[in-house]
Parts: sequence; C-alpha cells; structure tokens
Amino acid sequence: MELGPPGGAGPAEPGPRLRGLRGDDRAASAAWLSEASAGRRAPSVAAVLPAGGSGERMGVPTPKQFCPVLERPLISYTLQALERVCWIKDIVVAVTGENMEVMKGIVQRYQHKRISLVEAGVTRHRSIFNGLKALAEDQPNSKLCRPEVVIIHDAVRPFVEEDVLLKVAIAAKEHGAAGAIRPLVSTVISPSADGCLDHSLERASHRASEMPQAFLFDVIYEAYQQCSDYDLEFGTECLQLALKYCHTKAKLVEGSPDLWKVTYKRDLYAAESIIKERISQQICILMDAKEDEEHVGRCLEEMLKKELNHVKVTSGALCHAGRDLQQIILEQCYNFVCVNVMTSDFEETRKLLNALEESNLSILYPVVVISVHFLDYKLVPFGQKMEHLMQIKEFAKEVKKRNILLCGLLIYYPQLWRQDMGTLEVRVYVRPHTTQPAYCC
Ligand SMILES: Nc1ccn([C@@H]2O[C@H](COP(=O)(O)OP(=O)(O)OP(=O)(O)O)[C@@H](O)[C@H]2O)c(=O)n1
Ligand SMILES: O=C(CO)[C@H](O)[C@H](O)COP(=O)(O)O
Repeated sequence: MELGPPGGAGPAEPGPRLRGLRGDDRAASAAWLSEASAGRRAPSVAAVLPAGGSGERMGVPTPKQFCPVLERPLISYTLQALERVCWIKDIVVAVTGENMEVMKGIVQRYQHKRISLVEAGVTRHRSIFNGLKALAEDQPNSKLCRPEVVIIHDAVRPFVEEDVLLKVAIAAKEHGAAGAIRPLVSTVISPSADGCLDHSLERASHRASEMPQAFLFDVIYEAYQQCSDYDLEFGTECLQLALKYCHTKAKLVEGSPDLWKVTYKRDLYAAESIIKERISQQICILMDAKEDEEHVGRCLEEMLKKELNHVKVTSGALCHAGRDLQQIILEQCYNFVCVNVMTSDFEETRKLLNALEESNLSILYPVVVISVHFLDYKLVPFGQKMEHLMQIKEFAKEVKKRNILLCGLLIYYPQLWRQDMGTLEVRVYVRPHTTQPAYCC
C-alpha cells in the first residue's frame, strides 16, 4: 500500500547536517550528498520502520508509536526526521492491520511524504522482514524499487538526525552492515538459575546497540530469508542476523544520546521535553520585503540565525507565502517574528494570527508572535508612530485568550544608518518571561 504523491515528493531542501562528521567521514558524506543532489548514481537508499508493536512495557492501551506528544503522535516525529533527509527515497512503515487506518490518517493529516505501508508481523523481526519484502518485490504496480542500501529504524526513536543516518548508510555501503551504538548506562550481569549472580560483563568493553542500522539490501534480505523461525520469533538484533546468516561483520558507529527508544511511560515525558527544547530553538521569520532587498530586516534575520538552530524565512506578502506558512505550522513551529518593512500597519501580523488561530497550533503550547516595525524620527514623530502601534494591545488581548502571546518591537532605524547595516544590535528573546503585551523600542 503506497501513500503520498507518486514518485515521492522530496523535501523542500536537502539540509544536510554534517555536524559531528570529521575528516574521511566528512569527505565521504560530501561526495555522497553531492552525487545525490546532482541526481547522479549515489547508492539508492530506502528505510524500513517497524511500527507494529503493542508497547506492553508502556502500560497504556494505545501502542506507544501512536501516543500523542504535544498533540502529535510519536511516530509522526520519527517520520518527519526521516523524510527531511532527501537521499532516503522510500520509507516503508510496518503497521498492524488493526492500526492501518490510524496510520493512514496520520500520514494524511501531517502530510508525510514517500511513505508506503505494509502489514506488520507478530514479532519485530517479522515486521522488518515484511518491509524488506515490499522493497524486494519489483511489482508492476509498486512505486517501490529494490534499494542498494536499506536503513532500519524503530518508529519509537523520534530524535534521529541526518548525520547518524548518513554515517550508518556510508558504513553499510562499505562493510555490508552498520549500526549505532552507545556506552552502557548500567553494567550488564548474567544471573544463574538460582537467581544469584553468575558473572558480570566488563562495562567498558561492551556497548548498547541502538538504531538506526543500515545494510546492503542484498545482505539483510538474504539474512532474513535464511533466518530460522526461532530467530524470527525471539531475536532482537538485526546486526546479529547479518553476521550469523551472511558472515557480514557490522561496522559500529557512535550515536548521540537522543537515539534512545521510547519504552516506558516516563520516556514520553522525556520526549516531550526534548521536543519543547527543540521548539524553543525554532523560529519562523515572515518578512514583507522581497528576498533580494537589502534592509535592516535582513540584518535582524542574520542575527537570529546566529543565535538559534533552526530559522526559517518566508519573504513576500503572506498571501503569497501562505503555503510555506501552512507547512511551517504543520512542522510545529511555535515562534514567529513578523517583520514589517513595507507597511506600518498590522495587516501581515493579522494574517499570521488568523492562520495560527485556524491551525489550532496553540491548543497545548503557547505560540509567540513578535511584530517588528521600524522608526525614523525624521519621517514620522515617535509619538505618532507609537500611538498607531498601540493598537497591538487590543490584538494581543484578543489572541491571548487563544494562547497566542503577541508583542511588538519598534526598532529605531533612521535612513542615515541604512548604509551601515552593522550598527543594528538587537537581542530578541522569543520566549518572553512576561505575557503582558507591549511595544518595546
Ligand atoms: N511485532 C512487532 C513488535 C515490535 N515492532 C516495532 O519494533 C520497534 C521496537 O520494539 P519495542 O520497543 O519492543 O516495541 P513494542 O514491542 O511495541 O514494545 P513492548 O516490547 O514493550 O511491547 C517499535 O517501533 C515497535 O512498534 C514491530 O514492528 N512489530
Ligand atoms: O535496540 C535494538 C537493536 O538492537 C532494537 O530496537 C531492539 O532490539 C528491539 O528489541 P525489542 O523489540 O525486544 O525491544
């Protein structure tokens, strides 16, 4: 079952995040990515996401991959993380028949791209095998093609970044198999049948195996085809299958601490706080000037980019940037700076507020909107400008009822300074401590 536009609409921008890659890794990644973006023959890569578990350890009726975190199902964050990676061509998700409609609804609601759904199996290995089968069968009606490299990633590990995906994919191409590892948090011990300690493992020489893992498709598919029923039933390690059935020794790649698997209820709270932390680092700047126009607004944008991790900019009047904005809201951006260069009214800010209200984004978590205007005393007296801008108080009172915190920023910026953009120095705190709407100058 295939969802999303045929051929798979790629993400808007490649956005490779090569942070953390060094020396040879960086060179290999750069080569891989430049081939991918030039449409040349970079290895084709697909991903399989097992999402057919019942989440017994979580102890809630809803399988954990569908549990809401800030109103959005956990699996949607994982899909978002994978579909941002432009060189992953197809994403095959294994879901139980019972949850197939729920999953289709999620794909549709959050407009996930390049997704195909297959029926899960009774164990994780069987679910993964079903995903691989869908990629292996070159069926006439299928848009899926057999990839050269396949990434396997649990649906319940939402914080996977492009750099680790790239590292395991590159290592899999070279070694046949690769997987992310982490240092052990606790020592692993082996109990004997009488419940006493038999022996303990030396912590420093063991590692926790995490996800993502990547394989040459032919290696892991062969391993699953050869796999005994016992291993399909009780096995927990795909790297082990590649070793046991294809004699392929996996390359181990150091992963980040955020790769952990959501397993217990407390993990949902941890996931929520990581998402909130990321939200506070994301900002959308809406600028009513055109992209090529040099203005202090651009200067503000550059400064924000230095301070925050994810800055998105949409330029031009909101009526043109509407689709961009819908997408940004869909990706759960909660901080907006509306820069009014061309006008001194609130038309653009008002359109943004309307779009936010319609989206219901602020139901669970407050949205912050900063409306920025510029002042030149010589052209308009300060008092007059302030009086005009004080209308914002009324808007702010209104939208605060819907959990949108609106405030204004008036920047003194005379014509004289416009030749020298470097003179502007503003610090914008996108999560103001006060919820009192005001204009600061
Ligand atoms: N028959 C199964 C069992 C598990 N999984 C998936 O494999 C991943 C990792 O498994 P795990 O954390 O063990 O998930 P659950 O089996 O759901 O959890 P629990 O063991 O607590 O029941 C999850 O994305 C899960 O949905 C799967 O696709 N098919
Ligand atoms: O960490 C992993 C890879 O090694 C898997 O996520 C883990 O093995 C899944 O196993 P289970 O479904 O039993 O939690």
